[in-house]
Amino acid sequence: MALTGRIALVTGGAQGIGRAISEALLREGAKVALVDSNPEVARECRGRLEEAFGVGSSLFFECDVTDWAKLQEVFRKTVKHFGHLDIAINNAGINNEKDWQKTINVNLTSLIKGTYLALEHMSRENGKDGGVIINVSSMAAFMHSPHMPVYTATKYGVLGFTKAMAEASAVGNFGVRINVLCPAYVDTPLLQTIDEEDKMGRYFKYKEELRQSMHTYGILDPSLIADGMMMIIKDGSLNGAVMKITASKGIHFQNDEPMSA
Ligand SMILES: NC(=O)C1=CN([C@@H]2O[C@H](COP(=O)(O)OP(=O)(O)OC[C@H]3O[C@@H](n4cnc5c(N)ncnc54)[C@H](O)[C@@H]3O)[C@@H](O)[C@H]2O)C=CC1
Ligand SMILES: CC/C=C\C[C@H](O)/C=C/C=C\C=C\C=C\C(=O)[C@@H](O)C/C=C\CCC(=O)O
Repeated sequence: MALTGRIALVTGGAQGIGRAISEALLREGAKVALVDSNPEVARECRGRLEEAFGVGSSLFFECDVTDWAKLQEVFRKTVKHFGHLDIAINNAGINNEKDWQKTINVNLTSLIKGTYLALEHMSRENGKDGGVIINVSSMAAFMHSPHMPVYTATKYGVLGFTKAMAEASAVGNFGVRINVLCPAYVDTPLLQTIDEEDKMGRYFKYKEELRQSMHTYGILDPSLIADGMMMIIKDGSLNGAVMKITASKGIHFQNDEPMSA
């Protein structure tokens, strides 16, 4: 998929991985709707992006993805403003083992809703022209840890949901490629939550073990994750792909064992 004139929507787009992919998309000539619940982060990001890519290249929506009505409005306004939607990246995510139900609501429930909204605006089922969806899971879905059990559960859920939706899209001829991205540790403010007892809850006592795990496996730059997302966006053959990004192996894919009776 060439990106000039393509329209992308990125949740959690104002910081970290979401900002890295938003900048990469803008550099390639796409237009981006950035959805984020943090107005301060979004304001700083907006200033930088408009300075670099011009006013009008991006839209900013202050929206908590758990607010269903607002999320619906954001998708609707994006399509109304730009005319269509080609790329949806469900990236927003948190680590909060204390308010673990919020973690489920942001990382999994709202990602499911974001996937369905993207299909509403892209699927041939609805007379649209197709597109690509990238859902962000984590290597936590392959290397579970005692430090973040609910976060880990949400990322397992994202993995399974996305693989199943990719099959549904193929069977239903949606014309929408649906893929999942599983980064290892990435150098973003999310990692700072290991030092926050109000986020780690009862697992705060394990923080040194978690820090050691980050040291063992390495911490990636967000730009590498954006590179992986770009590969998925540009490779029209990818549907149901599980992209892993680690310090040890870089960008690579999970090869599922063929299912046998
Ligand atoms: N940083 C890491 O080590 C890894 C992160 N991930 C995943 O990547 C995704 C992005 O994470 P990072 O960029 O690292 O985090 P981050 O905390 O740096 O950025 C997340 C962005 O999402 C926004 N956000 C959070 N909750 C939101 C909500 N309810 N509604 C709208 N926006 C919301 C935040 O305001 C922030 O701008 C998450 O799904 C995370 O689980 C996956 C693997 C590794
Ligand atoms: C506070 C939040 C912190 C991190 C969020 C992040 O989503 C969690 C990551 C959890 C685990 C990361 C594991 C990294 C593993 C590697 O880098 C691999 O090199 C390990 C080797 C093989 C894994 C097996 C496989 O590739 O299937």
